[in-house]
Amino acid sequence: MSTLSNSTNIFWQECPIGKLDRQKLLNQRGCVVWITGLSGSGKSTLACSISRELHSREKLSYILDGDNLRHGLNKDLGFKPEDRTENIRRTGEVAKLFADAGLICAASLISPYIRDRDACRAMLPDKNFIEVFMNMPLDLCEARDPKGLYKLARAGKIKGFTGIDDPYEPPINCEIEIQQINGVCPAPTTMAGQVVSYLEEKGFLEYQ
Ligand SMILES: Nc1ncnc2c1ncn2[C@@H]1O[C@H](COP(=O)(O)OS(=O)(=O)O)[C@@H](OP(=O)(O)O)[C@H]1O
Ligand SMILES: Nc1ncnc2c1ncn2[C@@H]1O[C@H](COP(=O)(O)OP(=O)(O)O)[C@@H](O)[C@H]1O
Repeated sequence: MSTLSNSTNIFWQECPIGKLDRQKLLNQRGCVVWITGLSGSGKSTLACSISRELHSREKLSYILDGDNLRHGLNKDLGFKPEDRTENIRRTGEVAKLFADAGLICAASLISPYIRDRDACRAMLPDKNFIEVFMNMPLDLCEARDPKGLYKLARAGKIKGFTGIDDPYEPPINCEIEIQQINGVCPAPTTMAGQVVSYLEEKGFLEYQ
């Protein structure tokens, strides 16, 4: 699938109300919190916990979850490398729109390739793309196996499963890393607290 534009003779339409107006209305700054990691590492759990915490602080957020998007927008895509790349590109474009709407958009997808995540980062002003790496060991993810997919992958019934027979490229320079402490995974609220504190510190939770 090509990411080159096939549209010609198109023009950018300016609108009277812009991102700054919306941010002022919402008293927050739009951004993308991009959560990457292995299947079972806790991406969706973290996104939900962030969203709950932000809601309790009266901040507007929206979750783009890989699994859910594959039921609709991305239902035509599989898991071969070019499909994953297109999955991440489309999701990055949608996340960018949510950030432009003034929301704090949490995108939780495996997004296994550095190049694809960096392409999403490049769609936004750098500080508005906050990459969160769920740095959980494969052993833990596999032991959790909430959907039984690792078991199927180990049995050879799913081919090209991330971490088993398909690559995962960990971030080199992410903004936030979530990891086990003394071999124990922090509670979801603790993980979310780490992200929300970052957002607060960087001024995303207010707009003066
Ligand atoms: N081959 C293979 N590899 C990895 N994951 C697989 C695969 N087949 C199905 N699944 C299920 O799809 C979910 C991952 O979808 P994503 O859109 O996040 O994947 S990706 O970013 O395009 O790599 C993933 O959900 P999570 O467990 O929430 O990560 C799996 O449930
Ligand atoms: N911080 C955590 N502590 C304990 N269990 C967790 C934690 N985060 C996630 N889990 C559990 O791990 C499993 C996988 O989490 P999930 O959020 O679905 O991962 P992913 O979206 O990366 O596939 C779920 O059963 C979930 O309840």
